[in-house]
Amino acid sequence: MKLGVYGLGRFGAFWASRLADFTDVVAYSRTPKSGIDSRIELVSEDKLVDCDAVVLCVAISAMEDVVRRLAGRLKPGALVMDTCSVKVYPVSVMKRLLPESIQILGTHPMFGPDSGRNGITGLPLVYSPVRTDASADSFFRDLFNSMRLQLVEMSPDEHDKSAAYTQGITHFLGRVLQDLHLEPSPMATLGYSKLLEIIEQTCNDPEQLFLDLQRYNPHTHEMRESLKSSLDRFMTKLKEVPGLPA
Ligand SMILES: O=C(O)C(=O)C[C@]1(C(=O)O)C=C[C@@H](O)C=C1
Repeated sequence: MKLGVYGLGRFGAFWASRLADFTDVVAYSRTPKSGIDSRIELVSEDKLVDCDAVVLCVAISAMEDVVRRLAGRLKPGALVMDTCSVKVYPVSVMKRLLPESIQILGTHPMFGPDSGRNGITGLPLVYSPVRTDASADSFFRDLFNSMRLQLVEMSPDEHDKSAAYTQGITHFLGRVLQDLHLEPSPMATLGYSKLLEIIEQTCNDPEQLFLDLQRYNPHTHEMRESLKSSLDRFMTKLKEVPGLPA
């Protein structure tokens, strides 16, 4: 199966390289940069649509435009796989815009260039087959198993519900902590050092990812409200402690 990666931004370049360890990969980038893995052949968009499977590595907010560009040009039977950090929205875009003859696979690799810097063995990849035939499904399960990833199969909605309280809350708190301008300190405790690591881990990603996670996951609004209520509960509780300023 010939894989074509669409988008060679920070994540796309990393993912194309990891895939190239196991299979042939070509890639298309609107703005090609230097430093791309030499095993990956750069192709035009017209050439990319000839692939058996197209792996979309684009911002969540760019999904609709990109899927529209590809929809009428893919080979019947080809598969489109997204890698977005939310699942309900991109899957609904693919179902709405891609013809019935095109297969659809939702995925979310739960890692990236920072967390996968020292290898991706054992890291989770959320797998949501939406419209796949047995042979494509088994190709991708085998591929991800060969990459020694931990496949976590769930529906797009199950993914978004859980992700709001795992990745969504982490990125939200990372941005809040960054806003407080916390600095490294010679008296840093282990816990404090981990807080600084969270800032580094989340704020290294483009702000667009943060905004898209909060906007396109239907469950992150509830997460933010729960977080605010929890902060308020602790503020109120402390007001009741004798001797603390109101
Ligand atoms: O390792 C990185 O570079 C990441 O930021 C990966 C990270 C994250 O840790 O939140 C970011 C986006 C992906 O959806 C999955 C994981």
